[in-house]
Amino acid sequence: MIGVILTLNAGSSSLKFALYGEDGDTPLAQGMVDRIGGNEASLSLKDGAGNALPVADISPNDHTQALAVVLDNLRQAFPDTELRAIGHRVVHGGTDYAQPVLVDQTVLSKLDKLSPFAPLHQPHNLAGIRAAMEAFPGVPQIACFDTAFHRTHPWVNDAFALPRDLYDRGVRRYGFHGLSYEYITGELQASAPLIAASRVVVAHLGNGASMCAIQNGRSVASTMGFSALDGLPMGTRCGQLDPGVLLYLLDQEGMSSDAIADMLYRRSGLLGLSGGLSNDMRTLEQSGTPEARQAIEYFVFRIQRELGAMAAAMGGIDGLVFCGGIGENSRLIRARICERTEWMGLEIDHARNDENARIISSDISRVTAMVIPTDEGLVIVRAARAHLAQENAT
Ligand SMILES: Nc1ncnc2c1ncn2[C@@H]1O[C@H](COP(=O)(O)OP(=O)(O)O)[C@@H](O)[C@H]1O
Ligand SMILES: CC(=O)OP(=O)(O)O
Ligand SMILES: [Mg+2]
Repeated sequence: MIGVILTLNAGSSSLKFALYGEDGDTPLAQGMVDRIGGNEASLSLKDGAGNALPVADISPNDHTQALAVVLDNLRQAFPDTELRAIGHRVVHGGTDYAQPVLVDQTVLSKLDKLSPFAPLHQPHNLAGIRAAMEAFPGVPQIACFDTAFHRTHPWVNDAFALPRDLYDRGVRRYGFHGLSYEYITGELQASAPLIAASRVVVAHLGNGASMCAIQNGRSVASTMGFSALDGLPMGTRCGQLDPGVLLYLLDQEGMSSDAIADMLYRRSGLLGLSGGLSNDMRTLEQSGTPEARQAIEYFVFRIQRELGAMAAAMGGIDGLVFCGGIGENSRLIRARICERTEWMGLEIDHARNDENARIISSDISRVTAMVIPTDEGLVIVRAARAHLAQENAT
């Protein structure tokens, strides 16, 4: 029997997973169940080299069923394995959790209380944990938090200019995508220690997108704040928005808070700006309609603006790292952003950018621009392995 660790990242309609051995950075398998609850639910499963593995037909109605489907298919593909731990991505750790934690009922009830702070992420994360606890009662479940990396940021980046009691009630700028930032920080420390010790902005540009100012390995500021809506425009989320717009929609247009939440989380961002064409950057790049071009233009402009703000929060910038599906793959978006960052001392090398090189700035560029594929699953599995090692030691 080979000991294995499963990592889960439960989104609102998807369940991403990876299966790791007891050591090594490459998963044995990874994949995702998509469109959970819909008619077109699908499961993709790949081995460590990225080759598709055969999967059985599925139609999960919820996350518990989706997990059962994943486990069935993994058992088929890897019959001689024994599950040692399950690591979970949990979006919100509130003010309590700055480190991964072994989940028990007390932890779960604390995390439940944070669901209103991240209504479209947290309940699904916790449903994933509950489903896993039910399926594997004795197996340790380790929660790893997107907010944890940002607990170091200073008070001025933690507070809103609202009456102080709201801060005490948890209305703060938490910041998200922390597992991705932690991975990138570790990669920089290993491969580019001088840059890691300086002032770096990491742009996590995926379907959800944010940027983080990281000084000497610590989060100083981030574009996401109280919720995963703030900051950059995303696939379907609005990004930074004047709160007056919300008051107008509530009071003048008579929209319910549910309808507003649906619009801000699911119908805005690139999808909304492109006139409903797509939330997918590939589609927008290929389309060329005026609305698609404007959506791209808006995305790049807001990144350019926020990049200035992130650099200002650190008194300057020495490195810029791109990651996430767009950051890792879109030459066009990286080139456009870098071209508008020349004033900060960044000179792009277009040939390097075109070949998706790790360093895409020129040799004389003062700011080093890099592309580093992120790996949130690896951060989670490392936390689970650390827990198992500690358990073995005691
Ligand atoms: N070659 C590419 N060119 C442009 N955009 C790309 C490319 N590959 C992936 N993307 C974009 O990356 C985004 C998805 O990012 P990803 O990090 O996978 O999302 P998630 O937040 O769901 O994990 C989509 O907008 C997709 O179009
Ligand atoms: C916190 C967040 O926005 O996560 P995702 O990008 O996975 O939706
Ligand atoms: Mg993501």
